[in-house]
Amino acid sequence: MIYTITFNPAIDLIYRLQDDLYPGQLNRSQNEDYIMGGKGLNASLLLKRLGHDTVATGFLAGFTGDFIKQELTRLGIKPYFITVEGTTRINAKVKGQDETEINGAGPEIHPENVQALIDYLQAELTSDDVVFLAGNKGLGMSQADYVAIAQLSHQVGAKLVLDSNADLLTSCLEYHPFIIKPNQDELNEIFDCQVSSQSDVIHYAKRLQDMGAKHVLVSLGGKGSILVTEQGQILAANAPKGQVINSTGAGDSMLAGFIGQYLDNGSLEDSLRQGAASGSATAFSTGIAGAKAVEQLKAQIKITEIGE
Ligand SMILES: Nc1ncnc2c1ncn2[C@@H]1O[C@H](COP(=O)(O)OP(=O)(O)OP(=O)(O)O)[C@@H](O)[C@H]1O
Ligand SMILES: O=P(O)(O)OC[C@@]1(O)O[C@H](CO)[C@@H](O)[C@@H]1O
Repeated sequence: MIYTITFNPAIDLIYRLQDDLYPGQLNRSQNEDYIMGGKGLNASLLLKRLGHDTVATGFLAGFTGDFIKQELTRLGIKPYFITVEGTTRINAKVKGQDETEINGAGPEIHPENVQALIDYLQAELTSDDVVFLAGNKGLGMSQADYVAIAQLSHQVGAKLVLDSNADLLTSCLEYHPFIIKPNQDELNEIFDCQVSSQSDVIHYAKRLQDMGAKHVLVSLGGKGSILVTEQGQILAANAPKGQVINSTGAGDSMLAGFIGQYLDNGSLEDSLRQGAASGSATAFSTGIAGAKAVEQLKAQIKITEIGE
């Protein structure tokens, strides 16, 4: 089973402005969408659409948490959420000339809430499982709480799929995640550098492997992605051209599409192709992409092996 963990889920409230965002003024949106969000939940949805069941876990609270539970039921995704006090956050994604995001803090997570989640995972996880750990920790959670999940996954021999911010990501590397997916900004932050070329990406991806990661997939937005495999192979995928409608969740879709294909046939090249198609398909969709859009884009993904 694939367990996706979202400590701080959200309703993504997409505002579409006619023109641009003017701070300090009344801005009116032309229309808006309310979409279940949070990195693990986005992954669960993409995987469901590609035919993989997941258990979505984490913390939910209040009326917004109820909306997410209803959405999960409607979408056929199995939820196991710990209910906490307060209100699950609403993240504003404002589409003007650029995309401006305001992500909420979310409800306070107490040590007993974390313990309840760890107890559940301890009882459920086996070495056949995948743990998809993505996004920020919840308010009040410590870095150690986050790392404890990575450690538990490692101890039981489950595959850890990791996509989190620089500090959390680097603290989990000693538990040998199966795959991590930093983007260019995260590489810059982790290594205090300015990645500007393909060889920089490869160099820093290898350093992340030295620190414990197995496969490293670096996503480069509209410039595609580069996979450095555990075996030392370097594969690049292009990003097809298309109309970007909403890039929120493109990275989650990429990683989910990758792992879905890997579980299907174990081919890293096919996994990169499906990951790249899933990321772009979501960027070209209103919410998380559907299976048809992913399938159609696969034909446009070219995988190139890069020699050293
Ligand atoms: N503008 C785009 N055009 C085509 N493909 C895109 C575009 N943006 C993203 N993608 C695809 O999605 C993948 C992941 O996108 P990106 O690098 O933006 O992830 P991210 O920074 O983790 O994003 P997010 O946090 O919004 O999910 C890219 O590697 C690419 O394959
Ligand atoms: O605040 P976090 O947990 O870092 O990110 C949350 C979030 O921006 O990530 C997803 C896209 O990747 C959105 O659905 C969601 O709003």
